[in-house]
Amino acid sequence: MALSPQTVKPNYSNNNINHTKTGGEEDGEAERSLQEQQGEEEIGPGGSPKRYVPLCDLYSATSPCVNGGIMSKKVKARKMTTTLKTETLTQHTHLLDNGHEEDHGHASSEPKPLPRPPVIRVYTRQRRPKRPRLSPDSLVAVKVELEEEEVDTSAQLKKKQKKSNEKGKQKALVDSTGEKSKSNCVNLRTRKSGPSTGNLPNLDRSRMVNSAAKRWVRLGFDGADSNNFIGLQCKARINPPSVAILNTVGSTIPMCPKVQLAANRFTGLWMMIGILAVWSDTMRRLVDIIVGMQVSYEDGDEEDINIRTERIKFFISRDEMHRLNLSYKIGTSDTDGLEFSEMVVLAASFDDCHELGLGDIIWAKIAGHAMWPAVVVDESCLGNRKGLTKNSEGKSVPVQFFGSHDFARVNTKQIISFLKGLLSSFHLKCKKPNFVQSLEEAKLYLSELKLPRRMIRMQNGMEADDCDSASQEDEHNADSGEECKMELSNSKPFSKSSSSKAASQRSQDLPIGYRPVLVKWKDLDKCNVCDMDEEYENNLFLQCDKCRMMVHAKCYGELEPVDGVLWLCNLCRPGAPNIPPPCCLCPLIGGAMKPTTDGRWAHLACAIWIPETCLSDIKKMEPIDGLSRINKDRWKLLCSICGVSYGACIQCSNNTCRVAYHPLCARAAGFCAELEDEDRLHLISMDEDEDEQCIRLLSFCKKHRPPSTECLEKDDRVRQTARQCPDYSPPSNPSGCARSEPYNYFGRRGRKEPEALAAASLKRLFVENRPYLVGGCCQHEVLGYTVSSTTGLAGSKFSFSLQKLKSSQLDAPKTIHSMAEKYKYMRETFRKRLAFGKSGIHGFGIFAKQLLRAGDMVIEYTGELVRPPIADRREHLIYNSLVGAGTYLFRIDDERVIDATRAGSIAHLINHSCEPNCYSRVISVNGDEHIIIFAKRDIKQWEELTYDYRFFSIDEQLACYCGFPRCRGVVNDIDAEEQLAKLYVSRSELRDWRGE
Ligand SMILES: C[S@@+](CC[C@H](N)C(=O)[O-])C[C@H]1O[C@@H](n2cnc3c(N)ncnc32)[C@H](O)[C@@H]1O
Repeated sequence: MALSPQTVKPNYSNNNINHTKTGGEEDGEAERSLQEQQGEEEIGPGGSPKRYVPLCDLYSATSPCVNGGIMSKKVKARKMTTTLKTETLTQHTHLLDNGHEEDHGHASSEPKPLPRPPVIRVYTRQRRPKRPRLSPDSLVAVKVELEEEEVDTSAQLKKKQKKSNEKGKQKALVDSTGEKSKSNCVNLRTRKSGPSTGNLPNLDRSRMVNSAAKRWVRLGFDGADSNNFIGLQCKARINPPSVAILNTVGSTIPMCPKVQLAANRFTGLWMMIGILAVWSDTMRRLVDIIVGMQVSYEDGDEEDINIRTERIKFFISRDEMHRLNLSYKIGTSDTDGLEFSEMVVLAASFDDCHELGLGDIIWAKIAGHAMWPAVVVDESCLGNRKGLTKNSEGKSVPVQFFGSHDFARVNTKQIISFLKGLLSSFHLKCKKPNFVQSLEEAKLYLSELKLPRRMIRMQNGMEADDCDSASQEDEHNADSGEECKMELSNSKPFSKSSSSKAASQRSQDLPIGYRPVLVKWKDLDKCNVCDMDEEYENNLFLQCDKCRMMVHAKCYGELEPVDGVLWLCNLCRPGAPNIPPPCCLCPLIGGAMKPTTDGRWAHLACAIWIPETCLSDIKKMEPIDGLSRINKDRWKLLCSICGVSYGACIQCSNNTCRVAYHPLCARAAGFCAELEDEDRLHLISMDEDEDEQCIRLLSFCKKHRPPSTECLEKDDRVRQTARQCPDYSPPSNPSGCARSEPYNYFGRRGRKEPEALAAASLKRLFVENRPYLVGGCCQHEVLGYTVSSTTGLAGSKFSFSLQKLKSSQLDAPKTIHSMAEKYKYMRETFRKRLAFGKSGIHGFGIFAKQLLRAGDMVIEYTGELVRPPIADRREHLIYNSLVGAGTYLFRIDDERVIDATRAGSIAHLINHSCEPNCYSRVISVNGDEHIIIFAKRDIKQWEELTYDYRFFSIDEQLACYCGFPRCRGVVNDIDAEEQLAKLYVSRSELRDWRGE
């Protein structure tokens, strides 16, 4: 067994699944039977099976898809007649009755849709992240009244909030930190205290209600004299059973029937209680640890409560706090280290209001995004932002999101209290880095009542870009180079240099409504056109030596083979426009672009996804034609992802859904996308009518994304594989040694030519529309701008400067490099840049001695070049018996395996990770092939290098210890194995076809 690089060059002509060593005799027969049933595959020109239709063959050369079947029905639905409307409303109701509710609002004018062919989802990789365990320790909240000078500050700040555009006052807000800032933020809130809930005698309620400066803090009970609590009045929250009954180790605490009853009746309510008795545990510690209380409810009921599983709010003054010997624990993570717990406690302080008020922290939802932490802002903050003007009919609230800092107007129905959201685990529902950041910012707000400086600046009318530059010092805003699907710039065009004359001139030149949207094109190992990460012999990857964009040669229309020589994309070539032009179909900056027939530029991906556009020359994949035929309503649709009303949008393929987005925004957001009729792909023939040749692509908004198998737990997936392949039984690793088979040959090679898989791979062009997974520097970054005087269109200047290139590889020579030069440079410098050491994943690993940049050639995988039979013999007869030693075989192709066990570079020590920072690829330099490990994203100094082995074995499972959140649990390429398993069927399941 050996590993093979991520991209292989399949040999279409003579490979068959039966030739692989993983298929046993029986499987081979089964496969042959299947093939016999299906008939022989036709071989197309150039040796490709006809079923494997390259991307360019999907689009007709001259005629765009203009027939009714292609056009978005929903776009046309805007012109529906009244009769149609009535019909559709009935239909809509019918849909709702059937549980297929549609919340995007309007009646559709479509006739009842014809049944669609079943959609086959081929690929999934991510699994649902594990939920952190809830700790009930957290569920103790204490409210302390602070009788301070904050009342005054409150009044001042309210004024400031109203006049938030006045700069002087802004500054006071911005500069306030620490205690002052805390009080500031408290006073942004205009809500009332919670309602009166009881008439217990000792409660100083008037003081509670009148104090404008109460805030909830977390207190430590350690060392407090338990007797002092007796007689105190407080509120206890009856927790939802799922929360209340978990103890610290996650097991269940049985609930007494009374509590159960209360839980059922009063779950989520705060009840006034009086403390009758307190139990403390002094047995295990010298200090008094309060563990339980006997409390009386206002209706006279009494109950024993466990202080660690119930949340209690005490209304006490600072004096009382001292008297009780309670200490502050707010905002420190040293209390129990449980972020979530702290958040819950802190959020509880914001949870007793009935009306939303300025400064309230909430969860808000906008289309295409998860519930997201946000703060309620003043109307004036929204200013004249497009699409955010007040709608008199609906109840909506102006909010600013944490993390992204975008403003939005959110329907009150789409808002939920921050505490409730936490308890519903909303904080686990998204893994985007800016969501994670939003939680951090929300926590900061909850604990210290501080908003990020950028948010405050934006509230005060400064544009995002200005804020960006101004707040670069804000550490929580610093771009750590982590993976990020998408960054939206909600700035006015090019506001970075808005003060300059050139900038104002430029914005006049820009198309109306244009606002650039930055996407971190981080998947350097995927084709920017088809979004696929595999390479084929007749469709190799090309990487632009200037901007580093990666495309398949055919997807980009590059006809000439490029062998180790400099290759530049259209926009980097000499003669390209000085100013990289904006795409005329979407506001996303960067990506694979081509000229249009009317003298503009557009993304190839946009042209492919927008039904009316086509490519005049499908071999060269340019120019893009059919722009004038784009339905005019398509231009009016507002992208639900980037929010920019520029360009032409596509819409969710769900019949009644109108959610619109730019194709590349949808890709960045990870919306599912697939071919409408995958079977047609097999049948397509070049002499069909041109219209007939068009294949409609489907995409689904987040809501209608068909359920995928992504969330299958590892065991399920393994079970599924086993079910599909009856002969499969995961063996143990008898030698116990490190069997180094990252990238098994068959895993990638096996898919290289079995025709069915080739076709499936093509489907995956569109099906596997995974989000951008890898981090790293932007390929395209807005650095500076110049004005287009000729075209009338101007755009941002991508960072194609040599300066940028120079810094892209540390100490790199100061020119653009050909692959050969880069290879030479890599060989000369890898020792300086890499070190090996004890790995946290397995055995030894390789570490970066210095920062590596995304796309850098890191190291070559070298060793003895042997033939596969030799590699197999060595492995089985020698290496497997060397307990504790590793085998390091990397298969290049059918004939060649690199055995790095006894010779070679340190590359063989690079461990596997399911969230790797590198990838492997075969490159050709002056006719010789080399396995190169490339950086997939920026890699920090001393970070361990990893790549995805995608170990492929039907009969062996290798447990993975990479420990990343998206760890598959096994080193194996489960998806590939599942795919393969689909081709296997046990003999017993085969039956003669009798022609029925
Ligand atoms: C090429 S070696 C990598 C170097 C290895 N750490 C060593 O010290 O020899 C590959 C072997 O390392 C182990 N390995 C690498 N990554 C791993 C991971 N994420 N989880 C578990 N084992 C891993 C496996 O045993 C694999 O066969």
